[in-house]
Amino acid sequence: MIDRKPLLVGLTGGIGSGKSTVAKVFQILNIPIYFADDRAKWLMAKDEGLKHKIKSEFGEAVYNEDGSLNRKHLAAEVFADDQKIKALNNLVHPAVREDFSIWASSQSAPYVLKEAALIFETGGDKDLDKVINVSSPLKVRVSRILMRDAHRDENQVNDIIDMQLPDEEKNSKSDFVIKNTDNKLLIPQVLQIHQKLLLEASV
Ligand SMILES: CC(C)(COP(=O)(O)OP(=O)(O)OC[C@H]1O[C@@H](n2cnc3c(N)ncnc32)[C@H](O)[C@@H]1O)[C@@H](O)C(=O)NCCC(=O)NCCS
Ligand SMILES: Nc1ncnc2c1ncn2[C@@H]1O[C@H](COP(=O)(O)OP(=O)(O)OP(=O)(O)O)[C@@H](O)[C@H]1O
Repeated sequence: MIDRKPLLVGLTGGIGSGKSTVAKVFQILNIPIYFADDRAKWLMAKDEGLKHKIKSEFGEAVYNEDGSLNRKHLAAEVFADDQKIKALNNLVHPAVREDFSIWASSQSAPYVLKEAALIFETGGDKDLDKVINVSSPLKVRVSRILMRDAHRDENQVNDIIDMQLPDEEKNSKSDFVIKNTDNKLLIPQVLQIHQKLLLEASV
């Protein structure tokens, strides 16, 4: 049997667009998923070299006494300051990129997904064969996040939105767009893209 490399597919979308929800549907179809946000947090807590660099840049207070990341503290620092988020991105994203590449090379599915809030913003699309954007109206996204994240206020949600590429730009750069609005069913959209990706992977 020929050992093929899986097609690498990005699954992105702005905060609250519903990309984790969409990822769960692909998971039911047995598609392996790399959750970049979760993995970034894992690396920030466990990779000693990265931890050292983050402490040097942001101070010891970004870690709790048990060694875990103080996310609330770091969020308050970086989401209100363009320079600080850039500094954090420059430390974390190369580590995530390498980690994804190692993970992807051990997968044997026809295609794999990298679920990440930032793909075009970090140039991550260059490492991917296709990108799917999950698109939802801004107002809906803000209200979903305020309902989901009790620790976040509307100002922080708007700051985060300002740090991400506008939805229209993500749509035009993507190969596929999933519309996650109240009047559109998600599962048929996922199934249609799944079929196209299987076909693409078999060529
Ligand atoms: C600052 C941190 C600790 C805040 O953690 P917290 O649990 O409050 O938020 P969470 O990670 O769930 O992020 C909330 C949303 O903010 C957005 N977001 C996260 N990081 C970034 C970023 N660097 N730039 C723009 N938006 C971001 C995403 O839409 C995300 O879903 C955390 O977001 C972080 O470590 N970010 C840096 C790593 C990163 O860039 N992750 C995203 C892509 S890999
Ligand atoms: N179609 C939908 N109908 C109702 N609720 C939804 C829908 N899609 C997503 N949600 C809810 O909205 C919230 C945000 O969705 P989700 O966590 O999937 O977004 P996300 O894009 O991964 O967000 P983040 O960038 O913050 O990680 C969740 O609580 C989720 O259950």
